[in-house]
Amino acid sequence: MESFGARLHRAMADRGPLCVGIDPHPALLHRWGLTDDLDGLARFSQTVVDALGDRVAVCKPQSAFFERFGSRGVAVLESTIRQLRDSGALVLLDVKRGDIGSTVAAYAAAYLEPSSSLYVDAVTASPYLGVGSLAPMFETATAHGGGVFVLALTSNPEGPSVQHARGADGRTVAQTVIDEISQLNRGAQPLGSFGLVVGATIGETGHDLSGAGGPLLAPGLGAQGASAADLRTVFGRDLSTVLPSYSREVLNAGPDVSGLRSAFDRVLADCRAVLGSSS
Ligand SMILES: O=c1ccn([C@@H]2O[C@H](COP(=O)(O)O)[C@@H](O)[C@H]2O)c(=O)[nH]1
Repeated sequence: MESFGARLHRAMADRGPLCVGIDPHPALLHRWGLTDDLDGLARFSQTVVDALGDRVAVCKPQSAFFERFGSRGVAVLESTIRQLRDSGALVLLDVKRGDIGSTVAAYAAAYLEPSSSLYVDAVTASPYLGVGSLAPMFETATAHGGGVFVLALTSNPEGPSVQHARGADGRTVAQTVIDEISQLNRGAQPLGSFGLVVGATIGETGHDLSGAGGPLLAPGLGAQGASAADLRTVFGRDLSTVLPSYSREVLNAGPDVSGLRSAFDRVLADCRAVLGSSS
């Protein structure tokens, strides 16, 4: 079975190094002239699939915006995931799950087992119960060609108070996460299946990402203030595996399909200018 890392590497080469989020904020539904209800949620998601499903390498639905409508919102998420996969985009579900290992096994079954209605190519996970507690996700992902993106240096201003804290060996919490994920990716070619989330907003922090071996998901671009040029500052020499992620910056251009596609083309060009067209 082809690994997630290999599939992602190909998708980024074929479609460009870009992830676009589906974040149906109430304000965006309003801006698009939609109602803040299930109907608005379904129309919003369908429009993004129609506009970008056949061209974006990775699409990242934000689970929270579907969950807020309860089980029927989750049903819209299920249908959106299916349509995205059918249109050839890899689906990274942003759910940031994490718990004790036996519970993580249930999350793994929910998102990374092909028999699940919420089955996706990859999920985001929180390592703050220890990276080792995520082992059931790593195992299930490996068994089925899936991926896991673990939070390391998040884009929000509150992140550093936890992530920059140092342990007894002098490493920061984030560096410990980075090093443990690097171990999991060791030897994987052309790209490991275990990614790290590193915000484009964080500036130069001195963390060593050179051995990560997997994709580096970079949110925080656009609406949170970072620009593609900031990727150089944050990632330095490690740009070749960076997967920039935009949500509102692209979604603000809707509901016209042509507007969404133009915004997609623009941010992809910005990213290519920094990352190089071969990445
Ligand atoms: O460190 C992180 C991790 C995840 N996110 C998520 O990405 C999108 C960002 O949306 P924008 O509209 O592009 O700001 C959102 O779903 C966050 O939950 C992040 O921002 N930072």
